[in-house]
Amino acid sequence: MATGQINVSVENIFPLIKKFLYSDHEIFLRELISNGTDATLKLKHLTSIGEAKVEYGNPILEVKIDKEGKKLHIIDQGLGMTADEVEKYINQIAFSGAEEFLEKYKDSAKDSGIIGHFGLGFYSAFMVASKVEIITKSYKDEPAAHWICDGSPEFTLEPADKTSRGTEIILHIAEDSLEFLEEFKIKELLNRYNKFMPVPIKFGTRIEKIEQKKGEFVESENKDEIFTEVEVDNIINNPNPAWTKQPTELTDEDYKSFYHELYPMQFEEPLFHIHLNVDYPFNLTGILYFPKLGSDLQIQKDKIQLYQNQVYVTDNVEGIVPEFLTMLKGVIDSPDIPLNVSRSGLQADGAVKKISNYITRKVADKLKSLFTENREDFEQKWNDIKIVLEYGMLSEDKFYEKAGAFVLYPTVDDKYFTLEELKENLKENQTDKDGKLVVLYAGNKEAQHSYIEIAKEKGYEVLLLDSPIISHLIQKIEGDNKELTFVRVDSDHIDNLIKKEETTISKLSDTEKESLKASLETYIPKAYSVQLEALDSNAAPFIITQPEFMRRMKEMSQSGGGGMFGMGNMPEMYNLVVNTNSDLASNILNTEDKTTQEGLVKQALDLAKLSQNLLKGEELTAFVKRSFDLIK
Ligand SMILES: Nc1ncnc2c1ncn2[C@@H]1O[C@H](COP(=O)(O)OP(=O)(O)OP(=O)(O)O)[C@@H](O)[C@H]1O
Repeated sequence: MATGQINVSVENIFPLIKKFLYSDHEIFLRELISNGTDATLKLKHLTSIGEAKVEYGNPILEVKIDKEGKKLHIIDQGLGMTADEVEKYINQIAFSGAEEFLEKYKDSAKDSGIIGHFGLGFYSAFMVASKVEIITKSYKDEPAAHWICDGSPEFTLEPADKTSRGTEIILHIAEDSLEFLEEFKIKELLNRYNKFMPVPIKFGTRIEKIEQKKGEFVESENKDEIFTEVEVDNIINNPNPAWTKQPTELTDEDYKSFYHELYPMQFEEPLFHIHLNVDYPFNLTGILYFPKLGSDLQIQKDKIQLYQNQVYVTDNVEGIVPEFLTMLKGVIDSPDIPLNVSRSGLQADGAVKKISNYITRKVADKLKSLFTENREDFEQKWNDIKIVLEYGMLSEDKFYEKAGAFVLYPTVDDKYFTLEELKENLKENQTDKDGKLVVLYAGNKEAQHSYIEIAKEKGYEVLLLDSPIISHLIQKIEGDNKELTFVRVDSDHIDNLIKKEETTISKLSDTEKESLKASLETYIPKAYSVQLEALDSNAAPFIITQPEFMRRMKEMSQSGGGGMFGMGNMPEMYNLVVNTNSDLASNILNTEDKTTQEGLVKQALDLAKLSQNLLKGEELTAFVKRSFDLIK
């Protein structure tokens, strides 16, 4: 029997590392299963190139709980180790790796910047075990070895009688980690980290009903006689998940069922998928799904999952996937993403930047092909995907450049235009006297109904732009399309929204106008600025409008990242447009009796407020009472 000192310079490094990585204790299982998987795949490679002259067979990995003995076994059928290799790989490499890890993260281990914690390897076993044994038999014709270490730098190494190839790791679970002897706990971990690992993982057995006389005619109607129960290995993973296959091998149904495999609690179908597959200048595979999003951006539970060679790493893909795409779902698998660097390090990393750009490009290409292949279907999905696309246009210039080809602008009547089509269609009717193309839009079909109707009567198209970030986006579009301006339908009187040459002649003289304005301002609250306009005599006498510029700045400031500083808290600003050519305006002007005059102004103001959804509470009650009195 050999005994020895593990070559570590930090005396009793075990309790230290245990403390540092406290919250991540559970990764030990992922690390040990990864080692077993690596050992199995290495053997596969060696046999395939003729280096190892043994039968590869159908190796599996097994995780076994021995509750009474307080032990957890991780058994693989991989290439195994000779005694010399245990000395080298476990005593020297594994421990020096762990020591290096500790040195590196001593000060920053708790910095949330570290993702994954890969690299701790075999050593992580000591986070949950007070003693660890390795019983291993190499594929080479050498005796098996048995290594034991109780957490101090001393170990023993002796021959063992194991005859089957592979490695068994036995963890004597420490008193403070007994939860790892619970079946549900291990199940949960296997399901989180190992669900798609490339070697089948057995955890216990399960009962399967199989047809007893397959292919034969069975007379009996009794199911028990036809089916027989057999105990089979309970394999917890799918070693060949969809993203490792070629897109040509997969049908739409395969993609959908993989979505549900990935998110078992998700019952909605994804809208469409994007298969990622690149091996130069970096290696990356994956499938992204567009879920139904609508316009409410609730915190999402099912996030994009990041894997490295089918080992789950994290569902925090910030910095790797462009921010606007973090609302998608799916998987990304890449061995080229450095995992033990901080978030800021990730963002500065050239390879990661390339990955992020690649993903943006692939998503844009897919959207373009969906749009050209089946526009009708794309239009139907628009409402569910627009928020991602609009956010992408705002946050990624590369995406913005491509977006012109597929981003849509819907009208209140469910027509969909691209920006170019919009310009073409509106040009004739909606260009104002200064040559600007005025794009009218509504933010809410119900609330702005009367304004929309007035615009439609003029033959104008009204877009329905209702995303929370729309004011930022139209600001950007206007910046890049100087001949274009977006105006919300309720931001001014229709004749002012798109100013044409002809002006209506005012019925009132300038003195009359002044006198009317003075009377109005006596009764109208200061919150409204009175604006006299000589409009068509049939147009509404009073209209409340909300100037586009101020409203947009305020909205942008409220939704963050733009607008004018401090405007988010400004009170709403409204104009009261009074049509001086209306009969009501003349009536107000000519009414001598002040009480009657006040009554007319208040009633008209309330009606105008009503169509802007501004009449509420006490004012609404008073208005209803007053109106009943009028028709008594
Ligand atoms: N189950 C196993 N079968 C065969 N060899 C193993 C097994 N587990 C560990 N080893 C050997 O021990 C070495 C050290 O393992 P350790 O997990 O510490 O580091 P690693 O796997 O090389 O890298 P990482 O730190 O990324 O896990 C491995 O490189 C491998 O050669």
